[in-house]
Amino acid sequence: MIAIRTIDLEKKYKEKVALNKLNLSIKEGELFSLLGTNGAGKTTTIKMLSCLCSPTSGDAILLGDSIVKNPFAVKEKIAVSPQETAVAPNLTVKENLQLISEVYGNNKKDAIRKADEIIESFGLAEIAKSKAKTLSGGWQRRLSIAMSLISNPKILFLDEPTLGLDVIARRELWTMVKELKGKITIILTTHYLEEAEALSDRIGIMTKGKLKAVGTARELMECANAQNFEDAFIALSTDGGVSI
Ligand SMILES: Nc1ncnc2c1ncn2[C@@H]1O[C@H](COP(=O)(O)OP(=O)(O)OP(=O)(O)O)[C@@H](O)[C@H]1O
Repeated sequence: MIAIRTIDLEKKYKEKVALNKLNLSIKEGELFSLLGTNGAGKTTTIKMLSCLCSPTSGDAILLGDSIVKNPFAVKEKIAVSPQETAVAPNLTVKENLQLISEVYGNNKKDAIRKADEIIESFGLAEIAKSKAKTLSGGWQRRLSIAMSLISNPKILFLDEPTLGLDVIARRELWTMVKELKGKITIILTTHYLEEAEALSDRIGIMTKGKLKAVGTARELMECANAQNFEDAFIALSTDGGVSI
């Protein structure tokens, strides 16, 4: 089944076309990465798909509901883990998870149970009693993603999840993302090419508001006739690049 289908999805800021008629389908359970140079339109795409801003024209259907006609139904199925971690610094890891669960309408007992479930599933036990402000950047990011999963979303948007993390913390976060693979649909934006290559089922390369190419990392390399993914990305994202 298709999780996300965009139909001529477009966003203009006055005369500036931030996203130019995007037509894309993402399957349920797929991990799809959006890659592109600065200003390519990745964040604009994610913001529209997660109903944080409206398209100028076009539409997107997320698991049967339109972002234009039924944004509230869409919001019930999705979660966004933003670039900046959204944790309460003075609460412990468990309290942060419990708080979000209560925000989603669970009573205290259920919220505690849900927090324990997430702690167990994502290997957060060793830091469960630590205040969020004392955690390393990597742990904070993992907590932030865990918090976005409290509502059992069917689609998760990860906007630059490893930005600013050291290489070890990045790899640890990859492990967490890999554990989610296949269970929910994930849309990830990143500037780290090796991250997209390591995690994604398919990758979309954007330039100046346009989707230039879509495929697996291997397909994109073959299409660009490149020896490695970085060369493929450069070939496909520059103006003279090959389009598929
Ligand atoms: N609120 C806004 N008002 C005007 N222009 C905007 C606004 N938001 C984004 N843009 C423009 O739209 C284009 C796409 O921006 P967007 O943030 O989606 O790109 P991006 O691929 O996420 O870039 P980055 O990798 O730098 O985060 C850019 O030219 C940007 O300047």
